[in-house]
Amino acid sequence: MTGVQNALEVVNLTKRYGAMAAVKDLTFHVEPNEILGISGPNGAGKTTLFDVISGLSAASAGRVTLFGQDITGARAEQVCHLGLARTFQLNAVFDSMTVEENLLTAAYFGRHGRSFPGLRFDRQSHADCDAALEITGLAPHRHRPAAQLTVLERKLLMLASAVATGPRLLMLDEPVGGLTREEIDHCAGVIRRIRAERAMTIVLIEHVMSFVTALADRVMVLHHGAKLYEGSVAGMAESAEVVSAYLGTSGLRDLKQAAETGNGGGHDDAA
Ligand SMILES: Nc1ncnc2c1ncn2[C@@H]1O[C@H](COP(=O)(O)OP(=O)(O)OP(=O)(O)O)[C@@H](O)[C@H]1O
Repeated sequence: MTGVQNALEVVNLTKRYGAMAAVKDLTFHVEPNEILGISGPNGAGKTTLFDVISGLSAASAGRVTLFGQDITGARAEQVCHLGLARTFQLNAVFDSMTVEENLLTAAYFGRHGRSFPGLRFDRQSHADCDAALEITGLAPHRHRPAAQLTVLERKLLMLASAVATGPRLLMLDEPVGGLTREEIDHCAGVIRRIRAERAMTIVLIEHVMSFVTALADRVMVLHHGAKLYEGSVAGMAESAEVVSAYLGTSGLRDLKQAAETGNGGGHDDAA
């Protein structure tokens, strides 16, 4: 025992859908202020893992601990109030609301257990909204309806909405899928800033190797719901299992290029 409390501890976690185990007896941890990248082939169980940790679906077995507190079986809003926010692969913003209204809503419900907001959002929600606008660079867009945002701006709004809930642990599900090289670099800069200024711990699922290389301190590769690899990003290239089950020739080339230049291509075999 080192005495240092982990930000996240996942112990022997299993999630079954009928006879199929989407996550199988998985154990890993994330240290405070660390960025853990999670990769793996389509259907490996990455999003299912996020769903179980964040309380969207119940674990079949195992335990999840957030900064020392057992959150196994807690509902999604309870998990959020305890300091864990997540984003989704697909668009998850309120299109009919402005950027600011999206963030005020996230800030309010991210901290309060009530079913209804008061007639006005409270001061804390406004402060959290303003801070999220500032750190993601969305301030110039605060009064635009979300429906009018570009793909990049929507991704940033999802990120800002998660940040506005005041988390200690941020879980990002394919935050740069579908973005251009320049947009990916921009997002990497925003996430780096969030980690530095908020002392945030981050877990991110991503196939784009340049992004993982640029951000992750460590990476875990899942395959058929189990851990195939855990270690440095560069070490993935040395793992025959990872190359065979996930990277393939093109992914290996992208990873090596990303490691050499710090700006390699994406290995995007996601659907
Ligand atoms: N609600 C569900 N009911 C039944 N099976 C499910 C459900 N959600 C996911 N699965 C199955 O669990 C497995 C893992 O899916 P999951 O979406 O977690 O993979 P993933 O690694 O996130 O894939 P991708 O990279 O394509 O997003 C797949 O076989 C999927 O079909």
